[in-house]
Amino acid sequence: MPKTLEGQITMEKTPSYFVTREAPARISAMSRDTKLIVVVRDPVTRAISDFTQTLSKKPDIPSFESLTFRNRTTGLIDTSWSAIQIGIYAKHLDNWLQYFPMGQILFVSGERLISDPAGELGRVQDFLGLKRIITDKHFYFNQTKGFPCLKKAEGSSKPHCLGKTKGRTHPNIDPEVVQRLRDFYRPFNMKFYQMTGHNFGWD
Ligand SMILES: Nc1ncnc2c1ncn2[C@@H]1O[C@H](COP(=O)(O)OS(=O)(=O)O)[C@@H](OP(=O)(O)O)[C@H]1O
Repeated sequence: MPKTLEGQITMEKTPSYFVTREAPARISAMSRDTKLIVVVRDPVTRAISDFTQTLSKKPDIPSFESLTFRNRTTGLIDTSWSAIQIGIYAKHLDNWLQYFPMGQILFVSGERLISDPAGELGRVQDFLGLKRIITDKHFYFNQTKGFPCLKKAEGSSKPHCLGKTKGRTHPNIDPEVVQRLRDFYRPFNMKFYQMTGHNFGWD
């Protein structure tokens, strides 16, 4: 991490920190005051999104439905499949709470980041102790993209949407498989709501 001067905030992001066993100890050893921000979304949609990303790189992989189960007949879910494993948020959070207090972790709702980006970014700015500079007036809904976009990119006067790899169309998944996954995640989601004190409304 680069040196940080008074009045500066240094930020670093990688999607895999939250699910990496060694990450909390390493980050805590670097700086115990680090603030942590995690974007979470409905774990079922997350798994489908994850699969969609893999499919875009490796079109020959088996179907979502067959990867989901260890045994389709008994309905036993393959929890070793990373697309499923990552969505067990309560388990990953337990690992972080061994090193960081809850007050140092902000969970951003992936759903609200789409429906109310300024509201969710307001929470982020508050959490970081920043003035609310980014507000509603910075966003507009782009009909073509189907997502909120920035009215002006940094250092430019042109609007800016996220790239093609963000906001892909998901394949249709067998509704029975989706239901089975909803049932699988429910207790973990409840535990996560309890731990964070926030109902993310995924059920
Ligand atoms: N404004 C805006 N524009 C486009 N996409 C948006 C936006 N806000 C949130 N999202 C959601 O971000 C999802 C992709 O982010 P990831 O978390 O997969 O990114 S990362 O690769 O892990 O960094 C991506 O998931 P998919 O829809 O499954 O592609 C989007 O739903």
